[in-house]
Amino acid sequence: MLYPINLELNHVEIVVIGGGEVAYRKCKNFSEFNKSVKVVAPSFIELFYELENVELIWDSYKEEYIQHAQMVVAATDNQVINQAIGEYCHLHQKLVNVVDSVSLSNYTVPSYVKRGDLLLSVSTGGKSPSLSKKIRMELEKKYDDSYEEYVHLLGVVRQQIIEQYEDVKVRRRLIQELIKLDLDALKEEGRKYMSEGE
Ligand SMILES: C[C@@]1(CC(=O)O)c2cc3[nH]c(cc4nc(cc5[nH]c(cc(n2)[C@H]1CCC(=O)O)[C@@](C)(CC(=O)O)[C@@H]5CCC(=O)O)C(CC(=O)O)=C4CCC(=O)O)c(CCC(=O)O)c3CC(=O)O
Ligand SMILES: NC(=O)C1=CN([C@@H]2O[C@H](COP(=O)(O)OP(=O)(O)OC[C@H]3O[C@@H](n4cnc5c(N)ncnc54)[C@H](O)[C@@H]3O)[C@@H](O)[C@H]2O)C=CC1
Repeated sequence: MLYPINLELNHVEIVVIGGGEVAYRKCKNFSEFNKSVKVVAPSFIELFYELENVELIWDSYKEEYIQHAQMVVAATDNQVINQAIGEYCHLHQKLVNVVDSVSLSNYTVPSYVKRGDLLLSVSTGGKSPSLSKKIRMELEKKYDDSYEEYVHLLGVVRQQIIEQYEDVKVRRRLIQELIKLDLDALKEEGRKYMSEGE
């Protein structure tokens, strides 16, 4: 079974092999989290030219391209190449996502909804990526754009509570109350903590 984790990828070298639809989706994900990637393929679909933070390398896969990478995505349409990439990465202890083989992947990519620092992710252990997508779309409706501000504000107020109250039980009780509020009520409640903090 796959274990859920949120990775800090600063200073991690990421290389994607392949320049088609699937490689593009994986690159766009990295881009949404401000991560830079190198992408190697003999040809790229046009969408790649719109991406920020990608370095395109027009070539077929060679080991040298992933030798120094810590995280690799094997996203060609050639099963033999994808498998070779997967095996090389296992041998050299790299994180690898092989897009046509969950068993050769030591990590997979979930569907996700990102609202500022709120991150909801869904995976099915490779059983049904389409179900992940469907659930993601349901979550997008329930957790709309307003959650970005909501979570930001919860973070700010929580920090104030931690600074102002020593007793962990009191902190917990206050924070429990905060998450019952909607955005407008939270803004109102938050002001109290802000003025007390000044
Ligand atoms: C194991 C995994 C490895 C990985 O890529 O990380 C994997 C593997 C494979 N996907 C395949 C097919 C499709 N994948 C999608 C879509 C997504 N696939 C994603 C993740 C994952 N896909 C990982 C498991 C995630 C989980 O556990 O749920 C998502 C969630 C995230 C993302 O890619 O960004 C993204 C939705 C993003 C969103 O919109 O929210 C669609 C639907 C579509 O494109 O509309 C289809 C066609 C319909 C279908 O098959 O369901 C095939 C068969 C290819 C073939 O037929 O040959 C394989 C290979 C295999 O199964 O062996
Ligand atoms: N994990 C996932 O979410 C999904 C995975 N897939 C799998 O992903 C594979 C790729 O799908 P698409 O991107 O739609 O295919 P595609 O045909 O759009 O793109 C394939 C890309 O691989 C590149 N390529 C081929 N040989 C290469 C090599 N030796 N070195 C470097 N690049 C090479 C091609 O230039 C092309 O850019 C499919 O074969 C399918 O099995 C398909 C759908 C979803």
